[in-house]
Amino acid sequence: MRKPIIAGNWKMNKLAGDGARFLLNVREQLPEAEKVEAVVCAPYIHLPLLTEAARDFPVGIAAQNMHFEDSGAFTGEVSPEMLKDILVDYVVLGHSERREMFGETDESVNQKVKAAFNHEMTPIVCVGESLEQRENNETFTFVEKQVKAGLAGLTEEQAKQVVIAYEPIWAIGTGKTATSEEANDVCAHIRQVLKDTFSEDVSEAIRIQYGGSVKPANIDELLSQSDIDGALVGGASLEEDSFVKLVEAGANA
Ligand SMILES: O=C(CO)COP(=O)(O)O
Repeated sequence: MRKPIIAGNWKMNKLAGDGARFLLNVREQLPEAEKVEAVVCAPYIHLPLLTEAARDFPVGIAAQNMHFEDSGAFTGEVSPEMLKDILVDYVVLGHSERREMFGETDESVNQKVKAAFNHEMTPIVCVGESLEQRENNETFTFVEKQVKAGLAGLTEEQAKQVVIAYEPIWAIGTGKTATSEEANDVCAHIRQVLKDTFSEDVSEAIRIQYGGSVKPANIDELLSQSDIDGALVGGASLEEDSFVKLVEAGANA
């Protein structure tokens, strides 16, 4: 049984103090950590306040990106060592917005995934096809390529700990959710790819989230699918009530 993981991706929203208040307000309402893993993915400058606010409460804190080197002449970048130093446990890698707007590639995602493991952080690796690719029936092959390249060179033990977020680009922020069957089909395909690439143990252990217009009204149905183990939620994770409902849905899945 894979523990559901519900992550709120705040993207470039909220001021740091508002983020910390959000956590202080929701933390007592969140279900026990045995039932669900709750994560908030926040802008870099919020992270020290958030890891402090989340201390002793069942919510993990994620960065939305990082560099793969520990230090050096990379102006404007933040390193895995810096994140670990302020107690960040997760890092979102290869979000489609970073791939589209900031030049992230499968190769850089792979370097960052390895760097995350070097610093004992859990990578949440995002994959997903564009509308054009879906219409051309390229979804499976495209997502397969992203998964294989993103996880290349990992040991089985590392691969088991990766979280994959399947986020069809056409469903992000559009209000258009993939139907739960469509989402599950791709997640099942990803699991098959993991089985072929690593082993059955890896494919059974790894958690696959769905992302793209998830909200309290549709999360139960998505989580009821065989291969969807959680959600990566943008817009609907910004409100406290809605975030708590999403995490509760994970606990009840
Ligand atoms: O990109 C997403 C999460 O990473 C999804 O965003 P929305 O939930 O706003 O569609």
